Amino acid sequence: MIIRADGDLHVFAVAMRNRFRGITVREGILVRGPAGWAEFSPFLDYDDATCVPWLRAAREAAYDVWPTPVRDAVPVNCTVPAVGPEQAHEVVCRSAGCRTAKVKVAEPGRPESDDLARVEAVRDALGPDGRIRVDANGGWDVDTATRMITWLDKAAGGLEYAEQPCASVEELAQVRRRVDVPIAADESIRQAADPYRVVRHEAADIAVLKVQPLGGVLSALRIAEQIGLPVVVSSALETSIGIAGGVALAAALPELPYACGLATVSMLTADVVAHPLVPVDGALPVVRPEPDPARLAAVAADEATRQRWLERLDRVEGLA
Ligand SMILES: O=C(O)CCC(=O)C1=CC=C[C@@H](O)[C@@H]1C(=O)O
Ligand SMILES: [Mg+2]
Repeated sequence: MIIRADGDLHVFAVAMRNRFRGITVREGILVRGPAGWAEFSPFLDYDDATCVPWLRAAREAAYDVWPTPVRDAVPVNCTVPAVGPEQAHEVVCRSAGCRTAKVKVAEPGRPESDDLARVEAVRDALGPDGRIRVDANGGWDVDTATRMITWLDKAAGGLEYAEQPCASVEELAQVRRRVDVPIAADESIRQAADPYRVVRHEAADIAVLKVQPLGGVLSALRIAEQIGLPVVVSSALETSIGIAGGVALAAALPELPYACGLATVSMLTADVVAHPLVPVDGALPVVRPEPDPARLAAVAADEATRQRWLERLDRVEGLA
């Protein structure tokens, strides 16, 4: 199935408000299929084989039916990039009622004191009853993770969980045995050949699931059903078109005990729909917005970028 056959295809390029895990511009393809609009936006550093599940997710959005929602709103966290304490404070205060904050930590080249100050600022902004989770993106070794999680737990006045403190499943399992804070697995699921390895190794308390890297809403839902852990649905920093897939997954889960990491549209400097999927009172509505032609035109990539993405799509379609 060739994704561009049935509909319009747009290549977009949008600057991020803040650098986030080394990313300053988000690029990708938006395409309309018979079932609706789809987003294909694997990160630029991914090789073609890694992009295959991302393409499956886009094909699903374009051609298939998403599962029936069991709720009409999805509670979300605000996402605090590795910024200074003043800016971290501001992100939380402008988060439209989010009572949970996810704070990026372990940014390469930054001192540990930055992470502690950021988390303290987030607690100050949230007040005592908000929840704080941290995400290290696998940036620590076991000893550093053990120490930092203990310190951050103190600085936060209690952490909800620590996401992907170390890179490997074995390390996650060791850290999990050493600290009291629950451990969430993200890269250990979305970049793994076997997403259930974390469970066999007793390496995580929570599964973070993302629709594009896991091959679509239905395949992520299958993992959620089989993994036996509470699930947090998180974004891959998409426009509102891609975020709608995450919302569809979160809306279909029988249980949703944690706020989801889907409030990331505001991290982009522009979106493609008239009513972006941004939180109201800390939750996203369960809707599937369509692009607005003027907004699509405003974020159109230049010709060289467009060609690069069409070639990438061709190559990935050749593999899928
Ligand atoms: O979970 C969130 O609050 C927002 C999404 C988010 O943090 C991420 C999206 C995409 C890439 C990742 O580096 C990052 C993550 O690691 O969870
Ligand atoms: Mg993560």
